[in-house]
Amino acid sequence: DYRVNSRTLRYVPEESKDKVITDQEVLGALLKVFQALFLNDFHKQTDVVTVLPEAVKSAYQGLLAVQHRRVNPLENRHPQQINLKPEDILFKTLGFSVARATSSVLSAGRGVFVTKGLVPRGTVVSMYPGTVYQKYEPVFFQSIGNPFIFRCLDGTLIDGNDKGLSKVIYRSCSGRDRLGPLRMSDSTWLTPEIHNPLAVGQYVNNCSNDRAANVCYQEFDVPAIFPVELKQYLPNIAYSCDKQSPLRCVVLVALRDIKQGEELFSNYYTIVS
Ligand SMILES: C[S@@+](CC[C@H](N)C(=O)[O-])C[C@H]1O[C@@H](n2cnc3c(N)ncnc32)[C@H](O)[C@@H]1O
Repeated sequence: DYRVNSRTLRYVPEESKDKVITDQEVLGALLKVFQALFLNDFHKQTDVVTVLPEAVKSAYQGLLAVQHRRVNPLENRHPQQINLKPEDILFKTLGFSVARATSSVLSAGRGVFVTKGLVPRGTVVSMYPGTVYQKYEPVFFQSIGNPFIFRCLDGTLIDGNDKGLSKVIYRSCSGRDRLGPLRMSDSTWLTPEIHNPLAVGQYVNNCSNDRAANVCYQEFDVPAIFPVELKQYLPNIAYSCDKQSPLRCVVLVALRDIKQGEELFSNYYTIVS
């Protein structure tokens, strides 16, 4: 593709075409984390809660009540507000947390580490945030010197750069797709205060001879049944508002058990032309 610098693109190698885990498992993991994030934030999201159907609202209230009773069985009438940080929610739900820090590879900039817990093999360990471009959409200016462009098997591109023009474009698309109080995507990965603790996958560094890949990319199309109140945690947005096709996301899946303190490495499979 002449419009983009192929040296900065990542390709999924042929042999990785088979999904490591099923779409159902990806969906399950995302729903688990997002639902916990939403419950943690429930009392602050009154505008969102108001527009939800009565049945959905009471389902969440039921879950909250159970949670409070588990935390403090004696205090039923005035439950204490427990507000955890997003990374603590991730630890509570999936058993690990991840964060960006200086890479263990010299002069590789930042990378992503398991900061707490253990990532079991076959777990969704992070998401690749960014604006999603269909292969025919113009991405020339956004792609100049941009090492954060991910290329899907079908040519769809995801621009995960959190600076400059890429950032402006993501923000503008995110604003466009709002439905009243309901946000259809998360833009906090562009700020230091990330709401979705998984949305750091664009910072994962490339594997090398002495650093084997311990995660791999897997595409995930958000199904129509995805709960509308949880879309606020999806760190992807389509460049053009096309109601027909599902939103493309990319998750990173652990290829083996990954311990606390380990850095994540993927296979960029950069094609050098
Ligand atoms: C998508 S970014 C990853 C995040 C990047 N390390 C940062 O701090 O912004 C890709 C860039 O990271 C660097 N990088 C990734 N893997 C590397 C490796 N194994 N050795 C050296 N540099 C690497 C290269 O500069 C590459 O263009």
